[in-house]
Amino acid sequence: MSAVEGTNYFFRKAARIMDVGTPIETLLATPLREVKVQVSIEMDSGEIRTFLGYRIQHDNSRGPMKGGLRYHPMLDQDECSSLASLMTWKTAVVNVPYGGAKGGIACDPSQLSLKELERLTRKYVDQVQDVIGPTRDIPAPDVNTNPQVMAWIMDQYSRYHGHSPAVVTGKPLELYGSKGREAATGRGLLYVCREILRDLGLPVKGTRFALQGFGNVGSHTAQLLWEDGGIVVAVADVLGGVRNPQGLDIPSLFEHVKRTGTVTGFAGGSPCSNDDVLTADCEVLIPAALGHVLTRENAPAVRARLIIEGANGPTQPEADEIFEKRGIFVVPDVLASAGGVTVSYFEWVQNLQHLSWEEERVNAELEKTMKEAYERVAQVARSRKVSMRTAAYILAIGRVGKATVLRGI
Ligand SMILES: NC(=O)C1=CN([C@@H]2O[C@H](COP(=O)(O)OP(=O)(O)OC[C@H]3O[C@@H](n4cnc5c(N)ncnc54)[C@H](OP(=O)(O)O)[C@@H]3O)[C@@H](O)[C@H]2O)C=CC1
Ligand SMILES: O=C(O)CCC(=O)C(=O)O
Repeated sequence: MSAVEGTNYFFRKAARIMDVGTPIETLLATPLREVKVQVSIEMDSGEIRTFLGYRIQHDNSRGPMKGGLRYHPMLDQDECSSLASLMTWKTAVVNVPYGGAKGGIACDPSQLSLKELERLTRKYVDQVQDVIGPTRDIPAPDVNTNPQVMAWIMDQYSRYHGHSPAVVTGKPLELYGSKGREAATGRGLLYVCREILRDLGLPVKGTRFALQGFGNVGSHTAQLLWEDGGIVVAVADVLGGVRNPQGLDIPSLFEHVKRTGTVTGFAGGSPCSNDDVLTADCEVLIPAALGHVLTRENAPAVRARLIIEGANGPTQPEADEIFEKRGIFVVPDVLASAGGVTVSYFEWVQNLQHLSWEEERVNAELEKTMKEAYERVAQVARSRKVSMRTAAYILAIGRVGKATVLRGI
């Protein structure tokens, strides 16, 4: 099953419960625009290399399209299309006034110098600047992109269109970024985690967590859970993992990662593989790396009671069915990982108004948004007797579908 078929499987399951009908179902599943561009640059060596760039714009019925940019060797049109549609449903679940998009460049940034990365980013913007914009489509960070990349995007876009901080979010604080954006996805996940654990009768304090991914989402989530008294028993990055059934000391792990660039080799735990983390003995599993990692093959071995999806699309449909049968709760990506786009929305609002919010305000508004979204999804799940994932899609399809029909087709 392709990535987009996987996302559409979840979408269609909900759409059929809602009985939206084939014409609207097809309309909502079909991306508005798929852009694939040549991104050719001169390498430091003088060699010319050509990369492929993508921007898939899925839906704009509720507002400008929104979603991150990923730099990864395995990125392709199918993956971007799946991620773009997830953004449509995610922005609708948290009710921020956006549609969905996603994009990036198929490249391995670890093999590029900083100057090459800058040239690549600027060239990508040259190629897509006429389809993005503060009222059209607003990129943001995703895997292997960061505030520096967002700063280059802002600068390059502004060369064409005049000073435009609101064209991109996740920027550095010195360049109109929002306080709280860096940690926002992890913080949003924490707020949702507190809600569901309360409903399951478990406090965060003393609960055992395993996380796959220790980048923006995974590392902030681990830190915040640790601050809440959670016991992080295993983490992994692309090179491998580390586990400690007594709990990893997260501040020391951060020191280690700062020194070595990886969680592997951390003396406060024993080594494990990055897949071992998915089946670690814990109450809560948080995939926070790439998609499609929970499969028909490993789902029966998952030991967690609860899976909170920090990554986009970590659970394949067959694994999702297995978790449902096994009574393992899954808090879906479109809810659990929505903290990032929520604070991106706050950043965009601040940029449009030329002002800056204090971090306390950002975090308080984020908490309110995440709690409301959780409550709405939980209500639909209870009343329709469906999983949290199907409930989230029902909520989102209702909002996107109504906006589409009201605007006129
Ligand atoms: N950034 C954001 O605001 C949001 C991100 N997401 C999603 O969260 C996920 C992570 O994104 P983000 O944290 O931004 O990305 P980062 O690039 O900051 O971090 C990705 C992390 O995943 C690790 N990783 C990559 N491949 C594997 C693997 N095979 N096994 C274990 N770990 C692996 C990386 O390891 P290494 O560092 O060693 O390469 C790194 O620790 C993605 O699915 C993304 O779409 C969702 C919502 C918002
Ligand atoms: O912050 C944003 O606009 C998008 C974040 C993102 O790409 C995601 O939620 O997957």
